[in-house]
Amino acid sequence: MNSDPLGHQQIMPTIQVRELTLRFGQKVVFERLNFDIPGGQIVALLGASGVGKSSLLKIIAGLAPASAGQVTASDGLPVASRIAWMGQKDLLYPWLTIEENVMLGPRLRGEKPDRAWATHLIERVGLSGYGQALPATLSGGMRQRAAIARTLYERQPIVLMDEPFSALDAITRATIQTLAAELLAQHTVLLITHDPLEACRLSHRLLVLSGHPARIDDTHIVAGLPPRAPDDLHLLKSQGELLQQLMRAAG
Ligand SMILES: Nc1ncnc2c1ncn2[C@@H]1O[C@H](COP(=O)(O)OP(=O)(O)OP(=O)(O)O)[C@@H](O)[C@H]1O
Repeated sequence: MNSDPLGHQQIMPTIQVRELTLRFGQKVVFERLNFDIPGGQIVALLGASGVGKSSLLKIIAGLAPASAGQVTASDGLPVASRIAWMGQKDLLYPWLTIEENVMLGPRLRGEKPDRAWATHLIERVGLSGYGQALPATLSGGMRQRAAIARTLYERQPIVLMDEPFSALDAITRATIQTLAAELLAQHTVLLITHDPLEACRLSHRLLVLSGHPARIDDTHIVAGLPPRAPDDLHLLKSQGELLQQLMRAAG
């Protein structure tokens, strides 16, 4: 059960991926993938460029069809309509204030925005006082904080993240990672990243996609719970092993 500070409660669903196959003509991108994204956990998905990570994310989000297989939620409700999305670019509208950007969802849907919820989230991501600022007046790290607030504003149980922090410098990235792990606690999260350190800091479980056709390796376990400190010894060991595996897979 997840309860936000305004008292909304949700049970976080597990996403179940079964026998998922993707083909483009003769090319089999991945074949018979089977894995779970456990309810309330962050799962990191790694793999070489072109192996099929974004395609997998799009299928889970219902934005593209699979050739075979299913994506279902443990509670039997639809997956695609309960997803909040966060990508590499913050995608803030430059002519809208930070507060208006955080409340973009209801604006696009023609619904009444919940200003108290937006104000609460803007405070939580450390942007108090910037609600009326335009994105161009903020740093890249601050804009990503606003993007996190907008993602959380939707109150969706499932969050898909496609390299959300890759454009940030190392120090800003480490700070935002910690914040994201705290704020996304108890959501069901799939995080695509190219960065083994980010994967090991943020995730409960690691999935590595590799090969042609690609298969999932879920044997990497990082001890402890996220967010792990950057100098955590378990993290450093796992990060090294993961990088070795990714380098082997890339040939
Ligand atoms: N619409 C499409 N038609 C044909 N081939 C496609 C299509 N979309 C993706 N592919 C192919 O599927 C494979 C997987 O692409 P995808 O973008 O999912 O990889 P990725 O792992 O996300 O890569 P990156 O890390 O570079 O973003 C690639 O070989 C790509 O060329």
